[in-house]
Amino acid sequence: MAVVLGPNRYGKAETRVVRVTREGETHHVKDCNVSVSLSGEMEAVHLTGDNSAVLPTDTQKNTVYAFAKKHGIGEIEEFALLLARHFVDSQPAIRHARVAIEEYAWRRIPGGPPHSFVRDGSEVRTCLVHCDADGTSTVVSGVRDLVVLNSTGSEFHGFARDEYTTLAETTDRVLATAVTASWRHRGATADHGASYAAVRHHLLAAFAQTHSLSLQQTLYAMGARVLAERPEVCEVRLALPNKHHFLVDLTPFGMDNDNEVYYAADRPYGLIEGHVLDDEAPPAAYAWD
Ligand SMILES: O=c1[nH]c(=O)c2[nH]c(=O)[nH]c2[nH]1
Repeated sequence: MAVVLGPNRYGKAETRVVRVTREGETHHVKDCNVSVSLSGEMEAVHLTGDNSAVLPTDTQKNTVYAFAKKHGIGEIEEFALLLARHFVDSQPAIRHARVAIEEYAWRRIPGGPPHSFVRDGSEVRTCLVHCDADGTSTVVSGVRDLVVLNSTGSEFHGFARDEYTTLAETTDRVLATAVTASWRHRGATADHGASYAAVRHHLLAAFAQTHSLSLQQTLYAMGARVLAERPEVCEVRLALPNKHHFLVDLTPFGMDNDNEVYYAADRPYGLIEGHVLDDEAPPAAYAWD
């Protein structure tokens, strides 16, 4: 038996790039997950460890970010073609490039400023009820994975420091989170459909309209807005993961990055949790989770 190298490919999978384009106050967001696979003359690297034909996967990732800055991200097919053509045309050993892109769709938050977005289709509506033999019932309504983003209007500075603090202060960052919220009804709510729609609206509006100095401040504003606007609700509990968007350093490629190209990290993430409640409401009789 002779052992031979069969089909193979390699590349950087799932480069999460967010490209913000600013037209004055109006921002446009392209949020993509880009996976590159290259193949060609790769016998040597597998058989002898000779890396001379191998364009590092790290370079492939950098190319995604640099091209996002240089060309913007229009239709994903065009961006994918641009990248794939670049790899085969610039590297003699690369004979084939495969580029797959997933795009996450964002819609503007109705009534919000033109830099506030909600992601299409990811949210889940929830409820939890308890009924007692004495006839009482409690209803908690909620939403999970309501993903929102402000491409400006968020700052974070003045925080405590110690010898392990390296975080830079910022007066302009992307603020994004996947809202998990649940809210306790004060009594019997007449129309749960209308109540849900209204609470969801106020959560979104408060996220969009709060100029944020921290996600904690935004959390409180969201809960307080629901309580102010919806008398049927007496307590709101929120869990807001801080979906960090890090500015990509493009200076090695001679490019600046004026809040245009971000790396959307998935973990670790800050997790900001809190309850906002009417202090005269009866205490919750049951655990919520
Ligand atoms: O809004 C924020 N709150 C924090 O507590 C925190 N911590 C951090 O590193 N970044 C942020 N952002």
